[in-house]
Amino acid sequence: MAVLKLDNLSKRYGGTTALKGLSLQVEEGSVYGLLGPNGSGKTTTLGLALGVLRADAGSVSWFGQPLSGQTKRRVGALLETPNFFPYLSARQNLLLAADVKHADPGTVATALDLAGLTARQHDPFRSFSLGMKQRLALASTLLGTPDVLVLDEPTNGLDPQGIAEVRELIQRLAGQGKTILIASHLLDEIEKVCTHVAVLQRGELRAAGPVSSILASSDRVVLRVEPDLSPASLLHALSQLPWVSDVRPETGGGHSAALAPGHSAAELNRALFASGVVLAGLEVRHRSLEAQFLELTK
Ligand SMILES: Nc1ncnc2c1ncn2[C@@H]1O[C@H](COP(=O)(O)OP(=O)(O)OP(=O)(O)O)[C@@H](O)[C@H]1O
Repeated sequence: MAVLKLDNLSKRYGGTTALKGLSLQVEEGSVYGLLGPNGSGKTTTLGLALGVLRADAGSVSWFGQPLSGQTKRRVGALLETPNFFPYLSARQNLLLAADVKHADPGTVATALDLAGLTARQHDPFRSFSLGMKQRLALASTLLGTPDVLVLDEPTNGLDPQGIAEVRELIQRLAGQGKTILIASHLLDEIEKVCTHVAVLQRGELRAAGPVSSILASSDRVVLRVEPDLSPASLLHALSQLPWVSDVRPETGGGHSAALAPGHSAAELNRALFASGVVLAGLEVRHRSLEAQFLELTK
């Protein structure tokens, strides 16, 4: 079931186009990453999804319905750092937050527990580490037991310890079946915590799908046949292999192709040989995740 559906969303701020015809769908139980460099439209997308901003065109639906007070209650959001009171305890701060949100105060204890803060609940907020402060911010999104969490750059400004704590918490929440939408400019973060990703660049969607297929560290191979042979038989043989894609001529001669994860260059060599194509050269190019991300957003 689609928890969130964005259909052809566009948004301009004066002369700046922040989002151009963005469509995407977040399925129940997924951890969906919105990945893109600064200014690519991630925060705008979250703002439109949550109804904090108004779209110039397009539509948003949650649980198959337009955004309403009722659908909003099923979504916990962390768009900017909440203002907690430094001298109040974690628990007192969450009780206040529950009051402001009209959320059941009975959900405070569970939120503290999920965030791993039960043992420190009576300590003042000011005594917390950066990671604990952010975990408390995440706990406040859990008040009222929403089905979905929307988080904008949840590890921004944290030290490495805090980053690790917050990522672990996000994974724990995902393990509990929450659907989570996260905006981040960190490839590493998306790769570590997300099941799905949409790559945004200058307000446009560049790619979307399961992290394993969009950001898979798949290899490319460069293939050469003897110069006096036509590449037609090679191209034909490649087209017959479902695990080979994106065949392109190389500037230095020969062709390159992408191998689906789990398939090797040796396997390709054998398959081509079996179909009568003898290679004069076969070279593997390992592509890093960064290289793929840069390629997507270049
Ligand atoms: N209130 C605003 N007024 C004018 N321009 C804006 C406003 N908010 C965002 N923009 C512009 O819209 C574009 C998209 O911004 P947005 O904040 O959605 O991107 P982002 O990917 O979340 O980046 P960042 O991580 O830096 O927040 C940028 O060019 C930004 O400068």
